[in-house]
Amino acid sequence: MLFAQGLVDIEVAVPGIRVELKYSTTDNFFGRDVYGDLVRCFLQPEVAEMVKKAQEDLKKQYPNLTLLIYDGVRPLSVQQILWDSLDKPDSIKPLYVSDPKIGGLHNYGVAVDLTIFDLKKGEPLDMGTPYDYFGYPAYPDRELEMLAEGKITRAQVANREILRKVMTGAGFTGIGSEWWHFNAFSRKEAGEKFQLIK
Ligand SMILES: C[C@@H](N)C(=O)N[C@H](C)C(=O)O
Ligand SMILES: [Zn+2]
Repeated sequence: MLFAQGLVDIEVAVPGIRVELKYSTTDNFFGRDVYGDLVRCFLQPEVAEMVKKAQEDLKKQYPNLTLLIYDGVRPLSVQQILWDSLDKPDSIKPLYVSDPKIGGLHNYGVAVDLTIFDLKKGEPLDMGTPYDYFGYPAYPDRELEMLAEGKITRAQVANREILRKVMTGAGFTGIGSEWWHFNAFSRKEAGEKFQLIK
């Protein structure tokens, strides 16, 4: 169905990349598999090309590292489940989960959640918080403050910087509240170019 809408499977587009689709497991912040048949990561073709560039850049500098994708396209119906499951006041919810009434960039297949996996150690790099940790220690915008308070370490920030460097170098933009989330397009561009995935 996603193929029919023109999206591509990231593991086909980017050989060697790793995928652990968290919402297709119970290992996520609400403890349910909400993806059903969606067990592979799909993205818009232009976005997959950008991820490919980030992966190539990473491999060139660090042959023992690889990108590990946690989420790509996310149907709007699942966005609603995430929104309803997030236990935060409505005023700050959009910092962590895009409002399904508007639609977020994952719902167009142009946002990606990811980390870096160390092939030698057989585990992801330590980024200071787990994926979908919704609080200041995960904020790129508050790293200096979190460092000063001893909530995260310099080594963890250095790991995040490797991720940010390859992703921004490939044309992605990060957000202030989640070290793992990157957008390939603005909301305006996404709305003009792509259909919302229901
Ligand atoms: C829920 C989290 N993984 C995420 O992707 N958040 C952004 C802001 C979103 O829902 O668009
Ligand atoms: Zn995201």
